[in-house]
Amino acid sequence: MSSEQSFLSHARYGKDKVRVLRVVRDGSHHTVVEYYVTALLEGEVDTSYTEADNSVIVATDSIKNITYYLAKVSPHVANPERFALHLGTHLVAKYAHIHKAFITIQQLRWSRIPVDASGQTTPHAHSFYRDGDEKRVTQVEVDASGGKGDITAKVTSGIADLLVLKSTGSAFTNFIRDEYTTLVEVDDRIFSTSVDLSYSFAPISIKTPSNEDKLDFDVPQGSGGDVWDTEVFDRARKVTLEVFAQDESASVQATLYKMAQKIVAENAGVNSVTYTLPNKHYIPVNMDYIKIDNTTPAKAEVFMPIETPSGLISATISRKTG
Ligand SMILES: O=c1[nH]c(=O)c2[nH]c(=O)[nH]c2[nH]1
Repeated sequence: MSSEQSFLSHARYGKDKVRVLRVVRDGSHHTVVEYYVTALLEGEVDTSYTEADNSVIVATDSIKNITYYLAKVSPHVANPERFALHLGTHLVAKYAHIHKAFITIQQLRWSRIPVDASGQTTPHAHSFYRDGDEKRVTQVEVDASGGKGDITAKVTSGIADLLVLKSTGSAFTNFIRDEYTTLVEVDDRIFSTSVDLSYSFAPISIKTPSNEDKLDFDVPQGSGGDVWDTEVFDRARKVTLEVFAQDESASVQATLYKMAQKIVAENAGVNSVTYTLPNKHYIPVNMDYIKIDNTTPAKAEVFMPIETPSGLISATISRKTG
């Protein structure tokens, strides 16, 4: 295809799924974090596509090496938001022609093993177990396109793959009935979903690293004062689980809305909340063949988990301004 017909309208590249485990030692008390890191760059790299000019490329292998180096030297490594901001800031500060860095971190769950010690259960100092498939996620966009002295960042964090199920306290009635409707109304059903949550913070300014190696990094203050605390994640997770458990759910939509509203209300630094919730169907098995009632809601005990299809319910709830 000739360049008269097309042009390069967007370019971004980097390393995906850099796996890293970091041990943080405090005497014999250790903390571990395990991450999947994605680090992508934008900037004056067009000629690498259009003219096979590799002289503008920071090799993705180098991006991986920088990720490991920062995991070794960053004092922020144990907090995914801060670590992502530090890595992104380093990348745009180090390379003059790189204007934006997009860092995504997925943190796997290593929880301390509870052990009995002199009659009390206590979390072990350096032994952990994989506590489910759930991930803490953060996506950070570090932007130096306004000049290296004017670095800003946007942070969106959340949860992925948090699988939950409740065996009652969920109904679904009053939906549209027409010639396409086969679903029966139920005042009692199983509600199960795999929570995908993200909450966005207001953009922040980052102090430009002033030292030679561009590793300086001051944690910026979020508008809510609490943006970089793990507390926001902890509160959002608690709200998700508690509202899911305690709501007399009229629908996935209505429960989602209550969760999101509460996260906005409890976290001054959060501007908007997005949930994406599959409705994972469990169908009561019809046992008419053996003359047993397993389908009226109060009698339904044996269910068939349906892998596909699922419903998929998503919404963004934003803080009102003004
Ligand atoms: O909570 C629900 N929301 C829907 O939109 C829907 N649609 C459906 O078939 N079952 C459900 N359940």
